[in-house]
Amino acid sequence: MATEATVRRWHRNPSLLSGAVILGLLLVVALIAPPLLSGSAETLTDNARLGPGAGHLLGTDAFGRDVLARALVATRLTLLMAAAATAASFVVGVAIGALVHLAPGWLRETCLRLIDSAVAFPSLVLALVIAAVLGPGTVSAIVAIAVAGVPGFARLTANLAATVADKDYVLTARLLGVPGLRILGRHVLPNISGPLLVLLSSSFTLSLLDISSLSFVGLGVQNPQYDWGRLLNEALPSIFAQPSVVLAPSIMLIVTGVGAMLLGDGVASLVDPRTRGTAPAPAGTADAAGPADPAQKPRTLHASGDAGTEQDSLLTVAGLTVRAGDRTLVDDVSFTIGAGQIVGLVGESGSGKSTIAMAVAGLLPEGVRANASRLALGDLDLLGTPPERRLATEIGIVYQDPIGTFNPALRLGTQLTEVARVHQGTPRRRAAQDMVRALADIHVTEPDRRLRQHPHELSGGMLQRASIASAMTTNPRLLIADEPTTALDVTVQAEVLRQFRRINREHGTAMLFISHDIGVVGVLCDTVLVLHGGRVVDRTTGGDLRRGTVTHPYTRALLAATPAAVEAGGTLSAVRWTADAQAAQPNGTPPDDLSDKAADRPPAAEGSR
Ligand SMILES: Nc1ncnc2c1ncn2[C@@H]1O[C@H](COP(=O)(O)OP(=O)(O)OP(=O)(O)O)[C@@H](O)[C@H]1O
Repeated sequence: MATEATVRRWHRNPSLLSGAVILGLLLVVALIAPPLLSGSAETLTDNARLGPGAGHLLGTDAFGRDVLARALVATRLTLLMAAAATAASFVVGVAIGALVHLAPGWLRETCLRLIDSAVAFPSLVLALVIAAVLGPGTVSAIVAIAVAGVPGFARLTANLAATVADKDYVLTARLLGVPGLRILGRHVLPNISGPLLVLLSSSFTLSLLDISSLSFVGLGVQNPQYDWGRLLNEALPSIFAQPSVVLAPSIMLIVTGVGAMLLGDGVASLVDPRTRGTAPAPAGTADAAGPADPAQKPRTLHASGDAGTEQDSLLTVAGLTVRAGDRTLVDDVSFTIGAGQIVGLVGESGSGKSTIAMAVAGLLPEGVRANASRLALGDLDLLGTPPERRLATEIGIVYQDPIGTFNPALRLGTQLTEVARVHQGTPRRRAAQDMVRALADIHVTEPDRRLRQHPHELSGGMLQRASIASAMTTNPRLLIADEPTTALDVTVQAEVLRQFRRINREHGTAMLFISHDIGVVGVLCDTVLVLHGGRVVDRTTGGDLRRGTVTHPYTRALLAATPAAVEAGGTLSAVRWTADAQAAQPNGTPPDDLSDKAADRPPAAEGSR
């Protein structure tokens, strides 16, 4: 089966196949040509300057040596030099780029500007200068080309790493206290490997041409050694009289370059898990199987309808102000969340909801600073430098985009069990068994198979439930859900909301629930803070929102902006609460579809991609 799959994968990837065949043939030539053809390539004879013919397919040179044999024998040295220079550029460049990415802001900016200047300098000119300084020779040519190639790799690594650094899975790893170098090796580098491999292949081609150029101008390989560049140099005087002498090394150069580029493209699409082409899930994998009926625990923990008092609060946010330079993003925000309570933050895009959440989780981006008279989770002071282990286990986060939450290069099992394995020392097998149970609890079908899949093989709703299970691994005291249903289909939204409610009831988990959808917040949250321009403009309750008995004009405007009941009936009306829905629920109780009973029902059909 595995062989069949491999054959299919190669068939679907003609670049990889043709690149591998070309370079494979060149490798065979590099291996067998020197022992087999050295005689005719290097022995001086009287048959000087013969034209192409039966004895010598491309003729002979000025010393009677076979032109084709010399080009074939030169393959080994040429390829070795280009490969050595490219490998050195790659290793040093990626290391520099990674270090620059990890450096503090000002140093990173300075280094990036320096690297940009180096990249702007033509690599061949740089190599010529270095080779001239080092003196002619094989080693100095390799060093010159390697040094000239470093800035390209360094810049690409640093730039690509920056684009991955704000992915949710990297933020989660940071929250879990994973060291920077480990994040780099595990989350960043694997996800930038595609473009790096493409650069590696084009850099090999460029090194091949640059090394040949150095040899051509006399700064590279010296007599009696010869590579393709040196052969071109020797052929130059007779280029018009005997053009066939130039033909062999030129063709070898072109074929090798094309082969390297094709292989690079092919490998890039092979290592990208999203283009690997996995088999579709077998039919009938929809979310049909419901979990065992979870024992309903009474909601014994505090859940006040108000913002709570500081004495009985779990999370205390007092006078939180967040600034980016001179700009105030969040202005003097205060609220508390008691154990078992769900507090909603609602407001338009840009009102500061995510910034508050990230300040609580200690994940504010670089250049953004938080101040508060108190910011604490129980006895854990979130303003100082709280112990990473406690932060990692006491706060869980569910993000908006379930696809961005997971590292696309790793299987779900590896990612979902990481906290238990790495931070809690749970043996691998037990961590997997626990996660299978947690996924089943949250209505993920075939949980053991899911652990072997990559994120792109699951639907958005399934992934979001997996990310909720992941956030709950450590049984956190506070769960932050940042627009967790926005990216989901409405029917899936309702199912995900039910799971939040179930977790809150069963575990007594305090929740900070962020949404721009006031209807969703109304049906789920006990207390709701309405934000505008970084300030809390209204404090209300989910009940008031459901009944429509809010008084603040801005909150009323937000309510009025909630789309009218989009579709009749069932789950959708449970998500999109409107005045119409309220008429049907006059006492303001949450609609049935978010009730505890509903949380235990299997969700609507939804499966793998
Ligand atoms: N790193 C940053 N540097 C400077 N300003 C930022 C930064 N991140 C966010 N902001 C600004 O802070 C403000 C609040 O952003 P935030 O993402 O918290 O809003 P939001 O209410 O969560 O919006 P959305 O619903 O679109 O996510 C916005 O004006 C945004 O432009």
